[in-house]
Amino acid sequence: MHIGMIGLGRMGGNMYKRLSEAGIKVTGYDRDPAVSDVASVAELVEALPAPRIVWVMVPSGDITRGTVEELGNLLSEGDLVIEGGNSRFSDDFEHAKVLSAKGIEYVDCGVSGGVWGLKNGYGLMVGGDAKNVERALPVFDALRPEGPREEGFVHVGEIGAGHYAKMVHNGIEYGLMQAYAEGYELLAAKDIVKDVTGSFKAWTRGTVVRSWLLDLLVKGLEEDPGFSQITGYVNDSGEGRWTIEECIANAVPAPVMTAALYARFTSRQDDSPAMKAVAALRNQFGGHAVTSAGPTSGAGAVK
Ligand SMILES: NC(=O)c1ccc[n+]([C@@H]2O[C@H](COP(=O)([O-])OP(=O)(O)OC[C@H]3O[C@@H](n4cnc5c(N)ncnc54)[C@H](O)[C@@H]3O)[C@@H](O)[C@H]2O)c1
Ligand SMILES: O=C(O)[C@H](O)[C@@H](O)[C@H](O)[C@H](O)COP(=O)(O)O
Repeated sequence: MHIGMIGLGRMGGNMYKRLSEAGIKVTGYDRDPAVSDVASVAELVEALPAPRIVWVMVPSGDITRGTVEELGNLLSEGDLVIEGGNSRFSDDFEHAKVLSAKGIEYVDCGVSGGVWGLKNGYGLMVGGDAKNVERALPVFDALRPEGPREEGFVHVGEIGAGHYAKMVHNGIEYGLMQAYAEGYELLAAKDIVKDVTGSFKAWTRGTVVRSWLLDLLVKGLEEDPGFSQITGYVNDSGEGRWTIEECIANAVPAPVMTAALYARFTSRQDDSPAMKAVAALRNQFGGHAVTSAGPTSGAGAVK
């Protein structure tokens, strides 16, 4: 088998290696010529045997959209595009529409595993027609973790369903991470607790809360005790927001995932305008003290 890979960054680059190690020939294109086998998407398409399979692994949104459109102009009827980035599931409907106008097939694939996927394999969640999923099965088998297929791969449903499952996976990821993080802060705040890292490490075996995220938290604490080298500013790439949008659209109550998303927004504020308003209101109705924003800030509460 010989496929194309567009986007050879942290994910696509490692997937290229894992596929190659499994005996699947890969021709790669990246806008960075230093890591590319070919100079353009057109050259990539030329290099592949028909009917072609091209895996897209570039940043989601406009870049993925542009890449799919370019492929739509270059590929032929019967070729297959697999889109593996963290795209919003609704983008898949547009990608499929653009390609199907030319008779090009489309499968969406949610991919989990990050930079560890090269070694551990990737969790794969796929949406699309069964015939296309079947056709790409050797690729999915090479990328997924070793072991039973159903423990690292799922054909979730129609086009968009793969990315929908990945979106929900990431919403859960937000909630799990937030729970570990709040437990960390509480342990670190208590004077009688002398070994915070050791407590987390002890939980990695036997306990109800053991998990890979917990293992990674211990790794992070051992590398940087007390997280002294980083700030608590946390970005988000969209999956958490889309999860909450879908919860609202389907009237699914999701207080944990929502709070975890909002905690990230809070992490980006030096001072909260909302909490300033709360402090000001307490002061207005009850004469309660507020803390000055001026040079004396922090020391004394002013009326
Ligand atoms: N990093 C993760 O843990 C992770 C996990 C699952 C899915 N994803 C998704 O996989 C995709 C790739 O993520 P990544 O972490 O590898 O990002 P990355 O930034 O490491 O790599 C992206 C690569 O795409 C290339 N690129 C950008 N625009 C291009 C274009 N127009 N044509 C060709 N190449 C182009 C860049 O040069 C870069 O090498 C994203 O959609 C991301 O959301 C990431
Ligand atoms: O399952 C995974 O491998 C991760 O979820 C992966 O997809 C990535 O690290 C997230 O995109 C980060 O998402 P945020 O930037 O929203 O935290």
